[in-house]
Amino acid sequence: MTAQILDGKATAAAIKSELAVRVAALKERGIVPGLGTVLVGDDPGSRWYVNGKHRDCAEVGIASIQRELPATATQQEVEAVVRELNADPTCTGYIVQLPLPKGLDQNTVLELMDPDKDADGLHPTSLGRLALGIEGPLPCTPYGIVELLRRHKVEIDGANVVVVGRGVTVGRSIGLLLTRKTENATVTLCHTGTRDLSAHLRQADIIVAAAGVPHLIKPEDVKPGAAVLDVGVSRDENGVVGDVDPRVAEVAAWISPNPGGVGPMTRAMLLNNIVEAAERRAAG
Ligand SMILES: Nc1nc2c(c(=O)[nH]1)N[C@@H](CN(C=O)c1ccc(C(=O)N[C@@H](CCC(=O)O)C(=O)O)cc1)CN2
Repeated sequence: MTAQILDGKATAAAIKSELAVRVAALKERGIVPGLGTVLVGDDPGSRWYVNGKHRDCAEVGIASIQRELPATATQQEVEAVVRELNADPTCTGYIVQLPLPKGLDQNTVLELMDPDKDADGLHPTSLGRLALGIEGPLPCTPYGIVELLRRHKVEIDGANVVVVGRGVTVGRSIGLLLTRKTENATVTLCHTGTRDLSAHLRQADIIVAAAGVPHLIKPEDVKPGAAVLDVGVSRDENGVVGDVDPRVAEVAAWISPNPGGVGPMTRAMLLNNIVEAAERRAAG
């Protein structure tokens, strides 16, 4: 078997075209949605991601508000930018690019954000809303994964999903999304403390690999016919190396490439959160 590709680049492009129509409709009513970003420090990966988010905004007609601080910025300086964006009426929603440089308290910064302007779905209020089933912004990577599966008609209802990695942007929240009645999956969260990772993986209909360990998932870990989503990003001299060994494509029915899979979907769902926030506000 050779796996079919879960093409995140093409799917994100389709979502962006749909969003451009919604943005145009908002503009006809005098509403211009705006995305803010806060980038602290000089990590090249984070800069690339933030620049990509603003390129996407330009593509669909969302206004960009960029704030940058040096790696030496103090907690107070970062918090001052957050307060400024909370108060900025042109900013529909914003993100603080993670991770923040060492020495800064990430959770305090996230908590200071106005939850109604949380474009990432990572504010404690947004995660609480998701847990309680209240409408609100969804975390972009998990949301992107669900949308990628849905648009490729991969069955989520009743599926055994094994997630590897307990980071804040994916592993911590994806179970909340996939176990909603609308998705109806059974989710196991594995991490570095999991005793027999392979045993869990071999039961999975869907694997979400978000550990950041190059080629962690081997063909022998994967049930024939499973869908495998590669979220991990490590780098070597040739560029991005994912969590999934390329030979997994010989066993799985579906595989997301990396790059070109979940990453572009994360960016598309961020834009989606901004458009939804603008539409919610316009509806009063
Ligand atoms: N505030 C946030 N910080 C971080 C998030 C997040 O969702 N919110 N997730 C990641 C980084 N990230 C978005 O910010 C992100 C990662 C990857 C991509 C992407 O398009 N990747 C490309 C490959 C690019 C490369 O060469 O590295 C791809 O997969 O095709 C977009 C966004 C951590 N921080």
